[in-house]
Amino acid sequence: MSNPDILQAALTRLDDAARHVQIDSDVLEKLKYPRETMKVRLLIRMDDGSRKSFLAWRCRYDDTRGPTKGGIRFHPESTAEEVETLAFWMTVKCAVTNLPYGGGKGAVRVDPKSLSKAELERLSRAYVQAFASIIGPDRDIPAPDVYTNAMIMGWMSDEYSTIRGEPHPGVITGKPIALGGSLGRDDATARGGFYLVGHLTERLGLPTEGLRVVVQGFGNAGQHAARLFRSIGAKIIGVSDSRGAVYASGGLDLDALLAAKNQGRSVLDAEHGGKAISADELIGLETDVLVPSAMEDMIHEGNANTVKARVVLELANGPITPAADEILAKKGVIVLPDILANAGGVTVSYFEWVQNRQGYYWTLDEVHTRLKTIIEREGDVVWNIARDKDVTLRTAAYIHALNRLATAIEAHGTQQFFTS
Ligand SMILES: NC(=O)C1=CN([C@@H]2O[C@H](COP(=O)(O)OP(=O)(O)OC[C@H]3O[C@@H](n4cnc5c(N)ncnc54)[C@H](O)[C@@H]3O)[C@@H](O)[C@H]2O)C=CC1
Ligand SMILES: O=C(O)CCC(=O)C(=O)O
Repeated sequence: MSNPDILQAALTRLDDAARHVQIDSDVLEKLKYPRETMKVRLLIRMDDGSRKSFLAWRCRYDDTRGPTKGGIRFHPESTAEEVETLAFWMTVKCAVTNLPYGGGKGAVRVDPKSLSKAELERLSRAYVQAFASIIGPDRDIPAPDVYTNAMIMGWMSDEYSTIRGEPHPGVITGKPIALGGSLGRDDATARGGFYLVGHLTERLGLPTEGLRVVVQGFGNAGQHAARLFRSIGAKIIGVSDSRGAVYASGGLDLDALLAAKNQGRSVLDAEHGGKAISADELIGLETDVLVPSAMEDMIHEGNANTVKARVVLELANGPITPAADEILAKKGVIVLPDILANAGGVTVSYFEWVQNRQGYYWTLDEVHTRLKTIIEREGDVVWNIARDKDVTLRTAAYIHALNRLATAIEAHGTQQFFTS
């Protein structure tokens, strides 16, 4: 079960940033609480004829800058607090990248690995039936997150269009290409982080050849990150999934690892060419880049001191606790923060939504070029704020987002009041 104080911990990052800029207290008050969180129980017919009930949530944290946007997670330990925190991070992330969105997030408390494909489809459709009044192409636009994927987004988009009686591809992003998905959404989360590291390589003090990379979590974000870094000659020396971790100082056999995951097996079961190590040993590996790509709070007070990476590229949301952040900063480890480092996913989701609305689809090259432009532009702004104010890149990214959020909140007018 995730930390019940996870939202309070996340909000401390906003307070840190607020100390460095002149921000009206009204702005902070507005950003402290989610605008609305809807909780339902989904009752699903199982294949054996029985019925089973699952808790589900959708949170629209803040819509000042546009419709709320964020993924849906299927995880056995999801909680309302986790969903709200993830929705808060989406709010900040969309501001950092200047996407015309607020932040949202959803979850179902379920172990999707325990469901058949038909059960998973019924659960996905039930989610949309339950939340049809809160989502919509101009209101709240879901996407994939942990243990959800393009197939699930396809079912959800189909269900929404059925309810509305006409196609609404822009209600959900991360869909299959055949249903209006965008080229390049599949690896966009990792690609955004990869572009960021590439753009900042010199400033980060990273080697241009023989880069060593460790990837924690080997799903959508982690697998694509490993593949992209390998494409520039990097060695993937450690990877992990929920079952365990593996390591080879000379580099793991990435194709074998990808093949095993593709067949639904763990990295432990692959012909990886290395040895099994513990989850904590993985975090402590001597490497140039550590890429957390799994869950929140994986690097905490208890293991942060062991981190030997030069750079941590946060593809996961919230993988480092505030206490661990301080330890890493003291050790001189540079953290590329989630709200910038993993923003490639939502950025290409935005491209998908734009393409759905205009009914005209871009080439993969166009998607990549536009993504790179945004990540490099915002990466430079964040880097310069950190340098000028002598703060971490995370605080700089929050300062950048807070400025944009404050401008938008003020532009709405001072007499506006909100109902939840
Ligand atoms: N999919 C997307 O577009 C985006 C995902 N993210 C974030 O990236 C992270 C990963 O998401 P996805 O790759 O989409 O999920 P996924 O479901 O494709 O993969 C998750 C991976 O994490 C592993 N994992 C779970 N618990 C673990 C543990 N305790 N130790 C090590 N590995 C563990 C799983 O085995 C799996 O390999 C999450 O924090 C998510 O919120 C962020 C931005 C966009
Ligand atoms: O693609 C999206 O809209 C949201 C992705 C997401 O959930 C995230 O960035 O954490």
